[in-house]
Amino acid sequence: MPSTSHAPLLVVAAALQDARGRVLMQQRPVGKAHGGLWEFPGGKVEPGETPARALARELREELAIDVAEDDLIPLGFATDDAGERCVILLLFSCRRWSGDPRALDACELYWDLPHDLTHLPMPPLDIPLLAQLIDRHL
Ligand SMILES: Nc1nc2c([nH]c(=O)n2[C@H]2C[C@H](O)[C@@H](COP(=O)(O)OP(=O)(O)OP(=O)(O)O)O2)c(=O)[nH]1
Repeated sequence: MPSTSHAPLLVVAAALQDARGRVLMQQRPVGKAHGGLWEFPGGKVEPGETPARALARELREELAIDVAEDDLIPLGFATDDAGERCVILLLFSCRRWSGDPRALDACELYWDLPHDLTHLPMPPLDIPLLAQLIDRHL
């Protein structure tokens, strides 16, 4: 049975959906972990933060948008316990924000309907989360 001395790494991400149902993906910078791959925007939960507060902070830092925590709706999660530290990625749906998303951290932003995003190369945990989004017809 796999075991680790570290607490799981908790990561949060958002499926931002516009009025046409398109979802925003961002491309990670080359040189970082999973560089060049397309992910749901988000990041690590810092000590003392709730998941929703962490995600609102990450969306402000990465995209320059403001999101109310009440507008972040839990959608699903995925885990990876193959490495030294288990990673848990929580996905939230978000249909309301203020500001126009800008790529402050990512190389590029891309909007499309969920089933048209499956061709993008993605980090391992974003793949099943996109599948959950598609299955739920969101
Ligand atoms: N989105 C996503 N993140 C993953 C996966 N697997 C995995 O270990 N992670 C980790 C990588 C990062 O440590 C973390 C994502 O947080 P982040 O976006 O803030 O990470 P980062 O590399 O930009 O780190 P930092 O510069 O802020 O320190 O989750 C995955 O499949 N998808």
